[in-house]
Amino acid sequence: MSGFTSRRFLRRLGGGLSMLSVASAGAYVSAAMHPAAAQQKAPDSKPALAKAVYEQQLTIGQPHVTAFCEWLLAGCADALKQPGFMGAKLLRSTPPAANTPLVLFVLGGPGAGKGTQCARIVAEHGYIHLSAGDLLRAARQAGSSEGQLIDEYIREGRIVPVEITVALLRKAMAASGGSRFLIDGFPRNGDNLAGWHSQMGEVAHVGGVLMYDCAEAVMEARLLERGKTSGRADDNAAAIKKRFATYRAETMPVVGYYAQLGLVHTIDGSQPVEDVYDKTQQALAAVHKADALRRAQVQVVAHLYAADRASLERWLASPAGKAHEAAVRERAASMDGASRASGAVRSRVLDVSTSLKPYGLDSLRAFD
Ligand SMILES: Nc1ncnc2c1ncn2[C@@H]1O[C@H](COP(=O)(O)OP(=O)(O)OP(=O)(O)O)[C@@H](O)[C@H]1O
Ligand SMILES: O=c1ccn([C@@H]2O[C@H](COP(=O)(O)O)[C@@H](O)[C@H]2O)c(=O)[nH]1
Repeated sequence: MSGFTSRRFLRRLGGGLSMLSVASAGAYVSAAMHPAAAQQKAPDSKPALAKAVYEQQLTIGQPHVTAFCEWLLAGCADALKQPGFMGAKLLRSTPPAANTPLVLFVLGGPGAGKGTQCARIVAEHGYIHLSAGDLLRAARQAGSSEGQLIDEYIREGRIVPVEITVALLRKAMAASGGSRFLIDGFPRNGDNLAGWHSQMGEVAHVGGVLMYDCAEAVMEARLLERGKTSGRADDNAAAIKKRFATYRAETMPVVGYYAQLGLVHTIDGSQPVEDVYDKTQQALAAVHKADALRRAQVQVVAHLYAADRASLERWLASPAGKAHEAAVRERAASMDGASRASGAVRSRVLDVSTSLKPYGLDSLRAFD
């Protein structure tokens, strides 16, 4: 999976310079504590913690990244000469390799029509369809050691521990030999999300989420109808109620997580199957386009840390700060259009409450 995974380290250098950074695997990182800031501290005291950060984010084409980061780092080093400035870091995302499998998660309430639409996509777009629920039911049926546990969870409409589900998905993905997957009905809660990131984050690349939106009354009617023949232990009124509650409480936040990353394509699942499929085709086209762009681009995040917000704001209002901002915008805009998403640079000043860590992790998550 592309993006930043976080790692924190603190390094001291000779000559009163310290290096403090929230670093990311595979990312270009640099940070330097300004000597003046270091000298204000007693020799045995811990380095001061930054209280404010000036952040710039932009997206650029792969060919420009190394030169751009070197240039920007030099600009940050200049800024660090200001009083109150403590350090800087540059992060860059790592786009997935061309051969990293593409995964689309397919979410939506029970009975929203996920499986129905997946079958259509498979027929026309050559995806492998893996339904997490089907894999769990098959594992239960095959008398796996976890069979009884899976059975209890499904009857209760609860989410099976992620170790079981991800192991099944991973095995099925490997066995299929495919390179494009629709993973239907997963991830369903925070535990699923964390398990996917830790087990599959480097193995597969999540290119989008197809989210089927449908009213509970419509879904319930469909499930009760399906229950007449499905033989499923959870297609009955009592279990459906629990499944809806689980979906609202646990799965909706997962959708929110991916929405924040701009990956969710919401489709009205209450319409007739053909109409839903038309919208699905449009969503797929958007997913494929965005994914191709994402694979060709790198997101760069620059952070300048200061002991207080006022120092950052003073510098931003000064000719030097304005020149720095303008230079970054100009350089971003000057890179050739084919390989950059836009010349847009998002800049903001944020507070860091007690340490760099919470801020750093939040900012990294936004680019996961
Ligand atoms: N757009 C639709 N209009 C009417 N009925 C539909 C539509 N889509 C699916 N159905 C029917 O609704 C039932 C549930 O559909 P489906 O199995 O695709 O949902 P699902 O979201 O995969 O459900 P689950 O999460 O329970 O696995 C099926 O009987 C299916 O034939
Ligand atoms: O990732 C998953 C997927 C499913 N479950 C359990 O299975 C049932 C049925 O799922 P469907 O997607 O409707 O087939 C679901 O209610 C969960 O109990 C799961 O735990 N984790």
